[in-house]
Amino acid sequence: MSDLLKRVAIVGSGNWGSTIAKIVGTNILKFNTFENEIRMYVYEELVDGRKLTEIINQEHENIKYLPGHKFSHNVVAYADAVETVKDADILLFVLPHQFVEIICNAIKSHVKKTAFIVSFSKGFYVSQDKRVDLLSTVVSSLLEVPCYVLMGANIANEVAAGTFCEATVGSRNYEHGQIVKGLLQTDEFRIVIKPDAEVIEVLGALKNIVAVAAGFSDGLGYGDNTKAAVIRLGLKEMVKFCEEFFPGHHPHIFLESCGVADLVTTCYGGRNRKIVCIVTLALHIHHVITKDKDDIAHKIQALIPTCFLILYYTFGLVSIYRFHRVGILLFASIGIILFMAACLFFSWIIFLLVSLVLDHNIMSKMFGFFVLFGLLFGTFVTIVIATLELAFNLTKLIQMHGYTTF
Ligand SMILES: NC(=O)c1ccc[n+]([C@@H]2O[C@H](COP(=O)([O-])OP(=O)(O)OC[C@H]3O[C@@H](n4cnc5c(N)ncnc54)[C@H](O)[C@@H]3O)[C@@H](O)[C@H]2O)c1
Ligand SMILES: O=P(O)(O)OC[C@H](O)CO
Repeated sequence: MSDLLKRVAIVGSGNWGSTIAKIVGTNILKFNTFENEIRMYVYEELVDGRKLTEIINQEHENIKYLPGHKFSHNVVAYADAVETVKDADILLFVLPHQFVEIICNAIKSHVKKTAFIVSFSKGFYVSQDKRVDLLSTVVSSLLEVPCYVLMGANIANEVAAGTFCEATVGSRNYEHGQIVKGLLQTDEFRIVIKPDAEVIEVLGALKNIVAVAAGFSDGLGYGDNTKAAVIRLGLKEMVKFCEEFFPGHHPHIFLESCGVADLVTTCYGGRNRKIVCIVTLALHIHHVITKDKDDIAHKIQALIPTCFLILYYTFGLVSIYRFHRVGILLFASIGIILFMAACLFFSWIIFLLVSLVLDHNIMSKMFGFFVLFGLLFGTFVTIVIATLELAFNLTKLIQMHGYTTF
């Protein structure tokens, strides 16, 4: 390893961490100022009886947290956090907020004094005595190096699929900001650097609270108008919070990807909203079952749409991770079988009706039969081809958008 080349490490390898590894892994090969190898800390777990680090290093894919996307070969998984970060100049922290402090304590004395960190985690640090702090503050005070942030409307599966989106980097250090931008920006993932780092981070945490309200609204079956009101009021509260606790920021920061855009995407496609929505639906079922004990017909009527919604959202959640391929296959197969059954049924009805109409004599019967058979066969084949195409398109769509399609 050359002493002149800078080394990048990624700490965290969930849905977002793996997406960042995919982007940075490819981007870094364009520069001659960085070591090509990127170490990625992977919390070790067994997947189908194999270690996740081994799977990633052999198959170049995180089949649990980002299935269907390959890393470039320079991304190397490490189960040891200290091994991952030692010698690194730039550390990309993509951990769920609850593990940030533990990992910082573990790597504390192994981080280079000249290194800097970028935190991608959305959430607050809450100490045991219930003190709330910014994660970046905790990271930089524990590791004694600067910590910047990257937030934005970035549902990981979409970013990994390469659909267009933007992100906001919060940094008051021009040189470091440009390095981060260089490592992360692609034609489809546009990075904007802004100095209001604290507010940028706070917005990434607060939007999750609004997403919970959006989940209640969806679970109660309210429409898009209600959700728009939730988003508007939520944004107002977020602005108020920032004005109260972090005065002096530029008001336009709320119009960046980390502000209104992240709020919208989270309230429509985010996991927090989805989980709250399922819980609200479950509460609704409980409410219907326990009220009007004798009115069975009304209960069934009230529960049918709820059950469908639960199936819909649960399928969406299940399809986030490694089950998504099975889910897609199942979904497409059910669709095809249902379409085929419906086609056969309607063909049979039409055949019966037309046979009755054509029943004049044996010749016209035979002629009619062949015409009818030809028509039915043509219709049937067309419908099957159209259905298969639909199923394949759906599969492609789900693979591209992951769970966000739901
Ligand atoms: N997923 C997204 O779309 C997305 C987008 C933007 C930001 N974020 C933020 O990024 C952060 C990471 O989220 P994610 O979606 O990558 O996570 P995830 O929910 O997909 O994965 C959880 C990760 O935590 C690891 N883990 C489990 N137990 C652990 C432990 N004891 N110690 C250390 N690690 C452990 C798992 O191995 C896995 O890598 C969060 O703060 C999230 O808000 C997520
Ligand atoms: O799935 P969520 O709710 O954690 O949201 C994901 C990202 O933060 C959206 O930008």
